[in-house]
Amino acid sequence: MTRINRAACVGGGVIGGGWIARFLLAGIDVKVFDPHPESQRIVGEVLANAEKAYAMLTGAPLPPRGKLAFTTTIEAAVADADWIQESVPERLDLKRGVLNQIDAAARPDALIGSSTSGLLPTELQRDMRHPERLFVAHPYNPVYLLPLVEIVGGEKTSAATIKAAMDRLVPIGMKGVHIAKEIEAFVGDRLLEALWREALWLIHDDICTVETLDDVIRYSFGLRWAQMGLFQTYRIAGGEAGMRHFLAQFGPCLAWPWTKLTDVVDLDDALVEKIGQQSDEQADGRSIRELERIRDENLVGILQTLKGSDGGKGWGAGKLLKDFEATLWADGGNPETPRDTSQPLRLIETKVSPAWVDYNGHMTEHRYLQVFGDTSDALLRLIGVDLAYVEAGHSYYTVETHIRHLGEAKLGQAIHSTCQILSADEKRLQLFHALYDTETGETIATAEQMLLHVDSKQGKAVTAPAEVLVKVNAIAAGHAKLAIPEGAGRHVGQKR
Ligand SMILES: NC(=O)C1=CN([C@@H]2O[C@H](COP(=O)(O)OP(=O)(O)OC[C@H]3O[C@@H](n4cnc5c(N)ncnc54)[C@H](O)[C@@H]3O)[C@@H](O)[C@H]2O)C=CC1
Ligand SMILES: C[N+](C)(C)CC(=O)CC(=O)[O-]
Repeated sequence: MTRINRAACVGGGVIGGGWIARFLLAGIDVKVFDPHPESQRIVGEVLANAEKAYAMLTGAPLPPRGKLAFTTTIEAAVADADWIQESVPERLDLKRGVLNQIDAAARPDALIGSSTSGLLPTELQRDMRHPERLFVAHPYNPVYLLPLVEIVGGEKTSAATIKAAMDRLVPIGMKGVHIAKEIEAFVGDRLLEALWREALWLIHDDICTVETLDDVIRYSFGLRWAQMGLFQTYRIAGGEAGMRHFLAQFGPCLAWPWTKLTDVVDLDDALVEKIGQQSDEQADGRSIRELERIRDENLVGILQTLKGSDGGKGWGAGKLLKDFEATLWADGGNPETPRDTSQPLRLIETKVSPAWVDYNGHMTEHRYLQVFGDTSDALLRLIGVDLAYVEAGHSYYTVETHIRHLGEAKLGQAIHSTCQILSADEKRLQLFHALYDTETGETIATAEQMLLHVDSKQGKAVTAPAEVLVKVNAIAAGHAKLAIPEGAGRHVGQKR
């Protein structure tokens, strides 16, 4: 996999800050130039949000966070970077000046991406000495959670640059889409701009308030879009005859007066004030940071749901997350790492995600099984039972689980799990997991599990191979010296 080694971010506002967090959390060192006097505070706050979100998003081992440094010149920020991301305000003259400065100071092989929402790359690269390495890398806010990047080349951008840019997004959990022809606002902002323009008319004409308009989106097609987009949603809306019937039925409406898209609303003071006031009322006193936190929690929940969709294979952005986690496990769940077997193995570190919380306000039952299952999976990787092993036709299956609930895990709480091997033979693994509140060290739950080594093609238990048993036995020998944990061997209804 082709990776970014060192990144530079020129501009550290809403979008630059999001890029910085995305790079750092993928383990990449980042140098930042932004003349704003409070840029360190602003970036710090975005990073704190991103770290909270990632802790809820995934239990996979993130690499050690990259190093963050602020510089006083563009030159110092970009000199040794191999990916430079420009995210300065949306003004062609400003962006051109900044990009020319980056171009003059960057390594010749560095890739230069612009976050522009709609300016043409041909315009941006006009005065560059090495225009072939400039491309648009248009992300979506918040960059650390939303994976899409529109990659757009200009007339002078080389095909090699486009390919290199697309490849380098994969290891940071992003999805590049190459837009075939450059066009103002690319694809995403073309669509958003059309909706935005129509929305402004609806407010201007007092058809609805900003809150009603947002409700129309978020209680209906907004929910559909996150998982199927537009065309696939409309295919289904055509009934059994699909898209062709949909086009036949709703095609004529396009010629009816259903939109005002060709006219641009005049954003005069009165309209700005009207929208501003309605937006303040809608926010109901919540700060931008608070709204960001709610947005991030919801996005994490949606991504996790999509990860489990399509029979567990993952769907859309959830499939991307699943694939990203597989690479994190492959990189970070290093089975060769020597482990201290004089105590239970500490295997999963995570935070209680919004999607895990039930009507009682704490982690719901099946999520305990998920965390304990993840703990068993982490142990399996340590003994060499990884995805390649499973694909080759063998695995361990869980045949019994007993969970005890001893405490509560609340939204956002940091938790971790440990695993002790109680017994092991050539087919069986008897495990005792414990889940802790990371801050207080209190035990929240325990689980005892029995796993059987299986030939998954034949569907029957078989002896595990010697290379797996060597690793199992090394851990089991250490754990045999530990006391049997309190709660091991319990069953429902047993007297204390
Ligand atoms: N805000 C959004 O939703 C999205 C914005 N974008 C694009 O990202 C870019 C940045 O937009 P935002 O982050 O929203 O703006 P912003 O106003 O939040 O941040 C811009 C930052 O650039 C800094 N800056 C100004 N002049 C500079 C210079 N000469 N060198 C380095 N830094 C400089 C400012 O101090 C500020 O921190 C724009 O091109 C925008 O179109 C792309 C996707 C979404
Ligand atoms: C409003 N905007 C044009 C800056 C929006 C974007 O570019 C993408 C987004 O995140 O919505």
